Amino acid sequence: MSGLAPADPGPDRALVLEGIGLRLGGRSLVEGLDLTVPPGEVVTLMGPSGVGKSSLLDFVCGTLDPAFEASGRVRLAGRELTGLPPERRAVGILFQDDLLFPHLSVAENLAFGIPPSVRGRRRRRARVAEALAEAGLAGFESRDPATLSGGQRARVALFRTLLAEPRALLLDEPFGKLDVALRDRVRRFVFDHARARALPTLLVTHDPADARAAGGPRVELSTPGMQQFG
Ligand SMILES: Nc1ncnc2c1ncn2[C@@H]1O[C@H](COP(=O)(O)OP(=O)(O)OP(=O)(O)O)[C@@H](O)[C@H]1O
Repeated sequence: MSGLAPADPGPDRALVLEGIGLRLGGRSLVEGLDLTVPPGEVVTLMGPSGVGKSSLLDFVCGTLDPAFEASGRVRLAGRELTGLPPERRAVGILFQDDLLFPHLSVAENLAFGIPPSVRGRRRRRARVAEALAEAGLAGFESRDPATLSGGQRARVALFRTLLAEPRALLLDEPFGKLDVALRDRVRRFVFDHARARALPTLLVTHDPADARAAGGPRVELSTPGMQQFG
């Protein structure tokens, strides 16, 4: 795992959404959305509640509820994702609820992110140790997640996602439950790591301060046909 020096973004590592449409029960939520998220850039997706932001992230991950009718294509690093099962997409996601396993230790939670292709107990433990160090959590390996602060939990959740070696990162209001001071530190931490790995990153948030901190373009989802870019 690298430090925080920016990784080489490479020529074609963008996340590309083309002509995305989402319909639910005959109602059009998203229509004709085209969006390119360059490597190492955090694009913010905003818009009123219920407009379809989380559903769009689900579509990119391959976890959209089958109640939706979806159209359009998703490509990542030149590879077509549409139709692939979630585990083959190399897309990592973080939610407002960090979804750490309460019955597993911090180290076990992190190890859960490591792909099965990394074999051998020693190599897997080394990955966990690197992640703990990078997350500033060395010495916390045996801790129960319930004993961690909100910021520490957020860092474990980020590194569990990064250990899976995603090629893109989706953030669904991951800072929503953190208090204001902590929120600022955690989001900087998350954005810095996303940039350092040159991950195309798509952030859903209601908080304009998140969008400012993300620094990238902002996309406003509104009623179909009225998506605006700013
Ligand atoms: N599994 C589902 N089955 C039926 N309807 C759903 C399902 N998931 C979401 N919806 C509906 O789809 C619409 C879009 O939901 P979504 O969560 O994508 O909106 P959002 O823009 O992320 O909202 P918020 O900002 O409140 O999180 C909403 O009307 C929601 O009620």
